[in-house]
Amino acid sequence: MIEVNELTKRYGRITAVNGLTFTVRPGRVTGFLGPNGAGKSTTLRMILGLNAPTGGTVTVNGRPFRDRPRGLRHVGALLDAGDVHGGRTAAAHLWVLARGNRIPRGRVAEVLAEVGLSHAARRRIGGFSLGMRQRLGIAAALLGDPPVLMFDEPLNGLDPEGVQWARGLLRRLAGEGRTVFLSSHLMSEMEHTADELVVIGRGELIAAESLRDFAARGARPTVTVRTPDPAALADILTAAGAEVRRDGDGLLAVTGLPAARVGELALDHRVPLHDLTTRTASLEEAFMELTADRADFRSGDDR
Ligand SMILES: Nc1ncnc2c1ncn2[C@@H]1O[C@H](COP(=O)(O)OP(=O)(O)OP(=O)(O)O)[C@@H](O)[C@H]1O
Repeated sequence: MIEVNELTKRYGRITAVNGLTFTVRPGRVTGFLGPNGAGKSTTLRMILGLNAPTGGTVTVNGRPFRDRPRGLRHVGALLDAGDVHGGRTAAAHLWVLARGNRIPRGRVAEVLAEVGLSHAARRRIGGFSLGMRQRLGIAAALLGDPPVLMFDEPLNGLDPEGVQWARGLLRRLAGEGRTVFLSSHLMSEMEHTADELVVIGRGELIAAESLRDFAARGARPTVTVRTPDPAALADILTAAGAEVRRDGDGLLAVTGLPAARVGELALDHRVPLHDLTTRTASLEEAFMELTADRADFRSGDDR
């Protein structure tokens, strides 16, 4: 279990993480989601004891991670796939890590096979593609067979087959009862991967709940209706308690009433309908809506 309590990190005048509190539980894949610059990497680094918090605490299975000798047996992490010695071979890179953490040398071949890199074991990392580096980083995280795994943007640079593979792996690791925590700035990456979500924006917690609850909260269905008399229908629906937005060309976007009720009201008032559709916002839209005022970088923003 990862327990983050009132965690804060300031860099001079910049507050990267502001009073974050959440828990990551074992047996599930937890997605750590937020727009660029939200503070995800900074939080992951504090969990690993690589950055000192300005305030608050974080423990992994009850203890600060820094206090653990042979750390790779407790937490496996992939933070930056580029942060490797390019002149080393994949196998040599893993041997060095294994030796430093008293992990049997035999694990190196096992984890290379696990990530599909056996054929590249004796190749220099400098010649690896981004996807291969990601796989190597995942292999390093798995080396100590740890109960807690953390990955910063692990799907970055993987091709569609690689993404499928990584998803399957993450799910399997959680299925084995491990704590699996991975960051992303894309909801679409989490949609088919995570069970739980921790969503942050500008260093602050926006949501910590199951993916299902998050989806239900953000996605109010919208009924789209087309009519030759939009003004009349808008008045009727507003009077019935709906929120109505006129989208031009006879189109109304209606929230707060189900499609059946919209159709019945139109019939009662003899307003013809040419189209009636229900649309549920995608998870991506729910995420965008929730983080809209807490994204650091937005198109058209001239700050
Ligand atoms: N060493 C540092 N010195 C100064 N500011 C920093 C430092 N590290 C991070 N920051 C700032 O802290 C904020 C959070 O950055 P962080 O990298 O944690 O965000 P992120 O959510 O991981 O973003 P991304 O999705 O773009 O990787 C940003 O405003 C960033 O500029």
